[in-house]
Amino acid sequence: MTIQWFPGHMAKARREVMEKLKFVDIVFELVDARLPLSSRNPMLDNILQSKPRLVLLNKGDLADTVQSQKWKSYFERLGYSALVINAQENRDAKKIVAESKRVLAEKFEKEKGRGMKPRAIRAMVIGIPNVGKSTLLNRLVGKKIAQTGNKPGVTKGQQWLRHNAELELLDTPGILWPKFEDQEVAKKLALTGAIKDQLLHLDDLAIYALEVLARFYPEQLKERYKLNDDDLFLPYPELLMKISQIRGFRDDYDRASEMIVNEVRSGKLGRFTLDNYEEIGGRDE
Ligand SMILES: Nc1nc2c(ncn2[C@@H]2O[C@H](COP(=O)(O)OP(=O)(O)OP(=O)(O)O)[C@@H](O)[C@H]2O)c(=O)[nH]1
Repeated sequence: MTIQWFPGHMAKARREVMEKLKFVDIVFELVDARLPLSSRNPMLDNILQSKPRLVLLNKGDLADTVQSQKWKSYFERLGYSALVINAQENRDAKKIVAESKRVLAEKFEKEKGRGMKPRAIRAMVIGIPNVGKSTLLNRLVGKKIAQTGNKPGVTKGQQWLRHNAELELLDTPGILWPKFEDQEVAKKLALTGAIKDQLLHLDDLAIYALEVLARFYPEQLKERYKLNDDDLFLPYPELLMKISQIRGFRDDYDRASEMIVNEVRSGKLGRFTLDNYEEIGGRDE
């Protein structure tokens, strides 16, 4: 789904998330593990305030594993719980439930102390477009998909999906906008497929991909396009021309660019992380 974010839409999205927050114990903030900072919503801290949060670095299967661990620790240092996941995997759904229980243990203990009946944890999924919110919801709810009906005190029409006796989820995830006004961030979002292609030229994106890969993942780049060491020192437009020739596209650079971008997105160039922890990780700590 592609959303054009105008100020009115942003205000509406923000309002909708704030409305729903009242009904949940915990928020699952989904970020893309390949861009753990760039795929966050810039106003989320302000929106969520002190609501318990589990940061889920999704698409962990496509990201650089060493970088993912560093980013996980980064979020933990900020005071959140964090897990690197693949929303398509059942075992990760189990980890999410276990971690949510741990985060909320004290709250639930207190409720018990006040004589309240045991109940399921209530959660909602939040993230920017295409980060994997629906995939995670489907995975968590699985085949036993069941709408548990309205709860007392919940806005009319609010539906809950049941994972098991331990976890219930709001049926619609919160969709928030990314920080696309920053050009560098916009390129990263486009390269991972989070924002529309038309906003950026494919050749600019392909050159950006080559730049990042040559710098941080040179072996993966060499292997995929059968390049030699010297090729990596070529100016990037020339490297694009070279790859175009190697792939038999001659001087059809548009076609070569499209191929590179598609292959990067689908993981054919191997795992990579575009928000390099060493470069930008400490910025807001
Ligand atoms: N490799 C990989 N792909 C994933 C993962 N999670 C989701 N995807 C894919 O990412 C794409 C987007 O997933 P969705 O679940 O539709 O994302 P969404 O956040 O609900 O998207 P919007 O409806 O646009 O807000 C789909 O093609 C999914 O198959 C993951 O952990 N690993």
